[in-house]
Amino acid sequence: MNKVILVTGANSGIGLALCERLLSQDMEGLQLCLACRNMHRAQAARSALLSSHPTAQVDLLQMDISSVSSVICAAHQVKLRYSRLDYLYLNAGIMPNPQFDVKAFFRGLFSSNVITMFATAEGILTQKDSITSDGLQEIFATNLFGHFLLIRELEPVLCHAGHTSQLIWTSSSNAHRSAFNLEDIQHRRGNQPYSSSKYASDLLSLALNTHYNKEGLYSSVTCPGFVMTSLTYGILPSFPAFLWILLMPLFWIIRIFTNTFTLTPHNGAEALFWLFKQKPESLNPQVKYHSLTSGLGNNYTQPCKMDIDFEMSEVFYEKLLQLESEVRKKLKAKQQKSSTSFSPPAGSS
Ligand SMILES: NC(=O)C1=CN([C@@H]2O[C@H](COP(=O)(O)OP(=O)(O)OC[C@H]3O[C@@H](n4cnc5c(N)ncnc54)[C@H](OP(=O)(O)O)[C@@H]3O)[C@@H](O)[C@H]2O)C=CC1
Ligand SMILES: CC(C)CCC[C@@H](C)[C@H]1CC[C@H]2C3=C(CC[C@]12C)[C@@]1(C)CCC(=O)C[C@@H]1CC3
Repeated sequence: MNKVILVTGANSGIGLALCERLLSQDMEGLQLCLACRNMHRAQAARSALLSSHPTAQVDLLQMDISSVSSVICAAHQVKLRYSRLDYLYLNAGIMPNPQFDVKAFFRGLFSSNVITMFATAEGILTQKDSITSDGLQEIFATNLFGHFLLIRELEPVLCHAGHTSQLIWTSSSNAHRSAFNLEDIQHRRGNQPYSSSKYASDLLSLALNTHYNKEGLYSSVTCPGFVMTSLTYGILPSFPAFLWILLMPLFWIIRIFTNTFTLTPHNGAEALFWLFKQKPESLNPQVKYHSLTSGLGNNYTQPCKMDIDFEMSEVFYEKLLQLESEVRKKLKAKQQKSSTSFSPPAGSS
């Protein structure tokens, strides 16, 4: 039987590099499904994968993970196409309107915290969030809630008696407990919505293991390190991409001190790829699997205990279930309203 793998945010960066790595190791037994919001970019990614692996099975799925109706519609398509999903990579993510605090960066450079700053960006990065048409905070909707809804919708193809399936999240070293508040799970009030959303994914992964392991579904969290992708290029908008490339020698030097500077999407996908080869029952639900690259350029995966606890993950899970039922009700009401406004006037045939 082919292994069916769905990857969100597969048309670029770490998601695309992961697809390339999966096909390079085992092209025959894999059925890849690239879930992307933009079908032109999705087609380009598919063509790139097929040019190096001409006989690979690569399907496309249109899905805007930040939109409730789009996720439900895409999940419906998946259930029609596949009887089972073996791997679901929850990778799509955004960091819109990043604000880089130059002063804090220079202060950090000359402090004892310099390595932590380069590894986690703690204290030097904030973002400005916006609201989606569903009334959700955009970063929360994209990085976390859309994926949660997708898992819930895909339950019938993820949970099969006598068979295991894996959920693999692309989290971040920027996931800080201090940025997350159970009373404000969407981070409406703070200025670190990205960090909050990534911490939320760490909590959710733990809760999913609590609730779904008995049904054969396992969840793990990864951190790709600092990777040069369109997400990171956006952090210094006045800095064109070629200047980032010019900084590469400096980044290689920093890598000697912190192995978190994985830099290329191929390296960043290391832990995501490593998890593909593991037995899910052998994984620890309380650790994050980090992609790391040594000063000599060797990739490896290292587990690190997360700053999370069961109680908090359970409260968060309950809140997500409640939000899920609210957004479903809203969607139903919206659909009913639009169907009545389009119904033909009484008496017309
Ligand atoms: N780069 C880094 O240093 C790090 C990245 N990460 C995480 O890695 C993941 C991948 O990011 P990365 O590869 O760096 O960045 P990219 O911007 O290259 O990739 C992000 C992917 O997510 C997709 N995406 C964004 N919004 C949506 C949406 N609403 N619906 C569907 N797809 C969407 C993008 O599609 P489109 O092309 O249409 O925008 C793109 O394919 C993210 O979750 C990010 O937070 C974590 C730690 C470090
Ligand atoms: C010489 C300077 C121009 C160097 C600037 C470096 C910073 C821009 C980066 C140092 C640590 C990086 C980092 C991220 C973004 C870029 C840095 C702040 C992330 C926040 C990207 C997204 C993540 O999920 C985690 C990364 C942590 C490290």
